[in-house]
Amino acid sequence: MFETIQGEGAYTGTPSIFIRLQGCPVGCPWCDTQQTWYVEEKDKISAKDMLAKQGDSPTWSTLTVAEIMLVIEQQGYHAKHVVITGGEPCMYDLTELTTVLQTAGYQCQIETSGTFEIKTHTDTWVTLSPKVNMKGKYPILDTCLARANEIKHPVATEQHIIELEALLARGDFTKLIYLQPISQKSRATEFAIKTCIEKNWRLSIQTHKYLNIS
Ligand SMILES: C[S@@+](CC[C@H](N)C(=O)[O-])C[C@H]1O[C@@H](n2cnc3c(N)ncnc32)[C@H](O)[C@@H]1O
Ligand SMILES: Nc1nc2[nH]cc(C(=O)O)c2c(=O)[nH]1
Ligand code: SF4
Ligand SMILES: [Mg+2]
Repeated sequence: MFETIQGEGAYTGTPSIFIRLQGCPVGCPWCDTQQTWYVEEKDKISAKDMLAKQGDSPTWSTLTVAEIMLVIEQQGYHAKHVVITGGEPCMYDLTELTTVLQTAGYQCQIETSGTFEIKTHTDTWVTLSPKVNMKGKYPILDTCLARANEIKHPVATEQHIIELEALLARGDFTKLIYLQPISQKSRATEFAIKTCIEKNWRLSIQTHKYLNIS
C-alpha cells in the first residue's frame, strides 16, 4: 500500500491510495509488475515491513479489511481515491473491501485483466485491460466488457489494435477507450498517438514513469 498520483487512464492526476495485491497467472511478457506474479510462503512478511518497502520485490503480507482501514488512518494518507491493482486483483473477492471503502467516503477503482469475475461494490470504477492472447483464461469476457468503465489497452504493434477491435466488436459499447504505449518505447508511443488520432480514442501514457514516482 502506498500513496501516489494515479498515472494512467481516466483518473490520471488523481491523488490515490494504491493497494497492490499479490498474484497473477496471466504472464504478459512485458508486464511491469512481474514481482507480483507468485504468492510464495517464503516471501510472506509482516504488515509493518510491507508498508516500509522501498521499490519492487515479491514480498507480500496479509491484511483484513479492518486492518487496511486502520493502515489508511495510521499512515495519514490524504487521498480519497483508492486504486486496487496487482497482480490480478480479481483473484480476490473485493466486495467487502470496496463496500467498506465506499461507505467511508472513498471512490474505488480497480485495474483488471478480465481473467476473473469482477466482485466489487457497484460504484467501483473498473479499468479493464484484456490480455486475450496470453495464458489467462477468459470464461467471462463479455461480462467483464459490459462491467468496464474504461478499456485501457497496452499497445506496441498493429496486432494489438486488431485484438482491441475484435473485443469492441463483441458488443455495443460506449466506453472510454485508451491506448497505453508499452514500456515508454518511442515507437510504441508514436504508434499509439497516430492510432488514437485515426480512431478517436484516448492516449494514456504512464505519467508516473516519466515523473519517476511510484
Ligand atoms: C500491472 S497491471 C495490474 C492489473 C491487471 N493485472 C491488469 O493487467 O490490468 C496494471 C496496468 O498496467 C498495464 N501495464 C503492465 N505492464 C505495462 C507496460 N510494460 N507498459 C504499459 N502498460 C503496462 C496493464 O495493461 C494494466 O493496464
Ligand atoms: N502512479 C501509478 N499509477 C498507476 N496506475 C496503474 C498502476 C498499476 O500498476 O496498476 C499504477 C502505478 O503503479 N503507479
Ligand atoms: S495481467 Fe496484469 S499483472 Fe498480470 S502479467 Fe499481465 S499486466 Fe502483469
Ligand atoms: Mg504500474
